[in-house]
Amino acid sequence: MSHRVLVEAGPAAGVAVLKFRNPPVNALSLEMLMELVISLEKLENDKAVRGIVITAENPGIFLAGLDLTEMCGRNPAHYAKYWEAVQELWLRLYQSSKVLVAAINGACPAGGCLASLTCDYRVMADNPKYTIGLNETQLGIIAPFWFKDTLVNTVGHRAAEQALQLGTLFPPAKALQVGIVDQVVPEEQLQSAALSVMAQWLAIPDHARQLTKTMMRKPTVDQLVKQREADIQSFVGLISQDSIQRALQTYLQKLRQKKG
Ligand SMILES: CCCCC/C=C\C/C=C\CCC/C=C/C(=O)SCCNC(=O)CCNC(=O)[C@H](O)C(C)(C)COP(=O)(O)OP(=O)(O)OC[C@H]1O[C@@H](n2cnc3c(N)ncnc32)[C@H](O)[C@@H]1OP(=O)(O)O
Repeated sequence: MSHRVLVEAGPAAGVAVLKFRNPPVNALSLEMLMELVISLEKLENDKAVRGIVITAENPGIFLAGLDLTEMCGRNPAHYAKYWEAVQELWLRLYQSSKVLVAAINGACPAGGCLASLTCDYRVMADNPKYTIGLNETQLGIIAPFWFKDTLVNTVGHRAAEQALQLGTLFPPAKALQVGIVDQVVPEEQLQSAALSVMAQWLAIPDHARQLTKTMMRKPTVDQLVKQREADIQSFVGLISQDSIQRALQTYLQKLRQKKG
């Protein structure tokens, strides 16, 4: 029984809705990653499900990205386990045979942005408080190559390089302009817009669409699959550095002080 991930039958036949519900900010903790992988595996094996709308249960925060507390003050074995789970979620999402539509109803930084970029289509609510992007450099860390590749595959090399170096978090209109999302709609129309896009994608025969998706994505997937262990070791090495730990602690403190 999953607590942090809710899966509901959608209003349309063959469509499921997967909702994030990990308060306060839907951060991707190790438990959340594991629950997501299990939920996605069940959906992947369910022949009645052809498409999945991915959204947050409560509007405001789609996903706050990776859980910073999993990457601060822990030991190398924990970092390795955590990173393997991050890889596993990306592999499941990016290779899913289902149509994935992200209905982005809140803040969508870093790992949250990555999760949405694995979807086949992104619809974002037109709320200036919501931003999306791979902001890792702003935290003093680096987006790994497969985060970068997923962005490049979506927006192209130049736009990706600029967005990655600056760690830009784009508000909806800018996100649409750069191509990081495909559609921006009034907030109250987000779910219906996502379902309407889903219907268009489901009008294509599954086998033809699935083979095309695999053809487009396999080279990117293969890059990680062939060096998963080396990627884990890179992550553990980088995240264990004192300078990186200090940068993450400072960032967490800034988040906490923002309230006071
Ligand atoms: C050349 C070699 C290369 C090798 C490369 C290998 C490896 C690379 C190394 C590392 C790669 C890591 C990749 C990392 C990806 C990530 O996803 S990092 C996380 C990025 N996320 C963010 O920057 C978002 C931070 N959060 C916010 O901006 C805001 O919290 C918000 C989501 C907009 C929500 O704002 P608000 O509603 O105002 O809520 P608060 O800010 O008050 O937050 C409430 C509490 O939640 C805590 N929190 C927020 N975000 C996180 C998080 N991501 N993880 C953990 N905790 C988080 C926040 O501190 C508050 O806590 P307290 O209640 O104060 O205790």
